Amino acid sequence: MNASAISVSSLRKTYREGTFRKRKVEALQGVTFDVQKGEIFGLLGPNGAGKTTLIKILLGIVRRSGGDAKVLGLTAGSLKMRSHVGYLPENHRIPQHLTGNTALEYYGALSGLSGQAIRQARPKVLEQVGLSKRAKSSVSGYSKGMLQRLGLAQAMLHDPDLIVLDEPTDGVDPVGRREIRQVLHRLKQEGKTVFLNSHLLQETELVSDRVAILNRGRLQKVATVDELTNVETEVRFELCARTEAVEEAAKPFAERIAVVAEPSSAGTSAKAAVSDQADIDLLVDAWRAAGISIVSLSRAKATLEDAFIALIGSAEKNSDAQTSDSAEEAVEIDDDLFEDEKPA
Ligand SMILES: Nc1ncnc2c1ncn2[C@@H]1O[C@H](COP(=O)(O)OP(=O)(O)OP(=O)(O)O)[C@@H](O)[C@H]1O
Repeated sequence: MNASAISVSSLRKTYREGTFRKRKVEALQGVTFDVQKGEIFGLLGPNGAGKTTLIKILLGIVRRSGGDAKVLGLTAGSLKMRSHVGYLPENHRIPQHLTGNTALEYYGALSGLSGQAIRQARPKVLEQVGLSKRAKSSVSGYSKGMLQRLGLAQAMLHDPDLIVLDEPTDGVDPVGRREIRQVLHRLKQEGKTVFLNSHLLQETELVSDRVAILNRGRLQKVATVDELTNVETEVRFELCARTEAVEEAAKPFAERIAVVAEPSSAGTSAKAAVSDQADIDLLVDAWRAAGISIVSLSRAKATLEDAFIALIGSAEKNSDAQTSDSAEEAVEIDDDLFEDEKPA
């Protein structure tokens, strides 16, 4: 049994534009990564990075030019695959004359569910997204956050194993965003996989187990949020001691940890460039052994946004050498896209 919910390998997409479709846009240039079952996975990247193209290939809306893409072990985009995947598109619009209940009937019917199946599944998904009490109200009175949660409910109606969300919290206020995060955490607890495309880095940081960062069609990094944000950071200490005593006690670790100390109202303020918790423990032990009281300690952790900007910034510096005039000719793949739907 394949443990990957999504598996893309050397995935390429070349769009052709202009007169005689001569101009090539290399939207994806050999992207490889896996999403494990049961994780919340964020796809990040600046405008034009290739995120939408990747999602469209996974859902079978756009054909890949090369490489491979599997979803739940099935060929990406195949009918069989789609029955196991829920999708909330960006900027989806729910017709204003519908209620929560009738909207689910409408979308459920569009995706081929029977009336009975919809009526059976509806109470559970409305409960999951916290809209049970508003099920009979017209969506015209829903907030943006409620509309997004109803969108999530339609994506969950057929009890999919994987839910793909395109900018689910875009335009939603902080309260609504928190409610959406809670729904995503609940889905994870139920063992579902969530694949999230969002340009809201703070949101992605709060909800994702791992992220992939795309830039100009290339994968820059796949890592856990902790791995990306636990970079060397600064810790500030307020210490009840003379500055010379603070410096003296930290001296044995000078090669490993840079400490800058100066007098303050408490006695001494010290800034230390640490790599990990062990560095902090060393300093705390040394100062305590020297009889120095630690009044406060605060750690400045990098945010996902810091990590993202650092990664994209360094990629941009190297990118001029890699222009889009690749000599390699991308080949449109038509025949094997829906291979797992062919009769055995
Ligand atoms: N149908 C198309 N025809 C030609 N070029 C396209 C087409 N769709 C996307 N592109 C180009 O492919 C590249 C990747 O676009 P894509 O929409 O996948 O990026 P994105 O990361 O989703 O960007 P955004 O965050 O702005 O939505 C861009 O250069 C874009 O202009």
